[in-house]
Amino acid sequence: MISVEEALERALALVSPLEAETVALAEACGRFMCAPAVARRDQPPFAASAMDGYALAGDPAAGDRFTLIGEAGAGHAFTGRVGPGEAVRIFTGAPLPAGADRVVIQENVEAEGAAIRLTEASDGRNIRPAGQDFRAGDSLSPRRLRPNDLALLAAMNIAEVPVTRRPVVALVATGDELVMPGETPRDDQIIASNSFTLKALAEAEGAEVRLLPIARDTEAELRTVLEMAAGADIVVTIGGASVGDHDLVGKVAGEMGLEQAFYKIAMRPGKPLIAGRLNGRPMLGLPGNPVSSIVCAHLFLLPMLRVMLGLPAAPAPHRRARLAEPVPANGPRAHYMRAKLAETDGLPQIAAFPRQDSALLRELSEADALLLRPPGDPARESGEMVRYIPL
Ligand SMILES: Nc1nc2c(c(=O)[nH]1)N[C@H]1C(S)=C(S)[C@@H](COP(=O)(O)OP(=O)(O)OC[C@H]3O[C@@H](n4cnc5c(N)ncnc54)[C@H](O)[C@@H]3O)O[C@H]1N2
Ligand code: MOO
Repeated sequence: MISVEEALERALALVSPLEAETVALAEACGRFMCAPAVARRDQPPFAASAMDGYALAGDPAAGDRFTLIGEAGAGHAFTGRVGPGEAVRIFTGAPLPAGADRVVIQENVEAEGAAIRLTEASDGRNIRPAGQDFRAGDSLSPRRLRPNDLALLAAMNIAEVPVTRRPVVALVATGDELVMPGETPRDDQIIASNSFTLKALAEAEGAEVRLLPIARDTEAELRTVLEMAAGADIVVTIGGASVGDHDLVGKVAGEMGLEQAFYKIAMRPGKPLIAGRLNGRPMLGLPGNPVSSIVCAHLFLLPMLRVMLGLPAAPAPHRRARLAEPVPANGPRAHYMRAKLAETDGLPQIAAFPRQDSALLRELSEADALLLRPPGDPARESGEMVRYIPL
């Protein structure tokens, strides 16, 4: 059995960034912008008023009078020039008229017909210089676009963005015991549950997921369903990865030409994970136990999808917290314990659930972290610092 780190390295070597496509800005949130965006104009494109008031020149004192010669609004520039003793009525966002170098806010002014008189000395210039936000040619580096990035791109006058194509994931559940939610199971059957979390996880990461029909436990049927996965960017099977007589994934994929990158990892849950290349496409054979498949998705599938999207090759992000309760010594496999986070005096505290069976979906649903126990980690007391993966 290889270590989790070695397995991840081999899994990430199976994938590479996909090609780019262009999407409208309104569709770009959450997508990976794969080339720098270059501003097509300055922002603001002109020196603009930051306040409603009067544009004028100089450093006037209380009591000074100015003749009004026109008006400047947002989207309506004043085309003349402001001379000494003159002022232009101006509103927030309007271009500063030529000749003016300050905006006096209207609260500090008394209007007297076609003139104004300052009631107080000016409180600053109240001008946003041209290009104070960005200049034409400034760029935004490649990134996964967040809502806040979109306004910036729009202001740069960018209507379409190059993004990495969504990876297509073909998801194949296997097993005679499985029926879909809503169907009527026989007494010896259960409901296929793993696919729903796996689909949601992959979609949240930016993938498109094709849920293929459940493959029954025959070599012929598994082969047929795997053939239906042609065209996907990655094939993910669930179950049938272990050593039982009906665990057919390794055998059938092997006969179909799987070039195995690894099989079996020193991790818990998730030991019988399979990875490799099937007909030129990456394949991940997840263990069937629900928690095992989902933990393996966090640790392997999501990092692989991130590489396909153009993000750096990296493990699932780790954070640190203090143990709220002691944990026993760990065995020879890295253990990813389902755990609950809390905050005490502003510091994160983590407690592993007492039950860690890899079939327990309730604990998984309650968990917000995987407490990371390295192989051979000794027993740990409350208060010790540990690493965890947020869920
Ligand atoms: N003799 C050994 N037996 C087992 C070993 C071992 O090393 N030696 N490993 C155990 C470990 S660890 C795991 S994990 C499981 C994984 O087995 P498989 O990948 O072959 O999974 P299945 O046998 O098909 O299913 C296991 C379990 O999960 C249920 N299942 C499967 N698919 C789904 C699904 N889509 N939704 C919900 N539940 C699913 C299935 O009914 C079984 O209960 O092997 C151990 N055995
Ligand atoms: O490794 Mo298995 O995934 O413990 O249940």
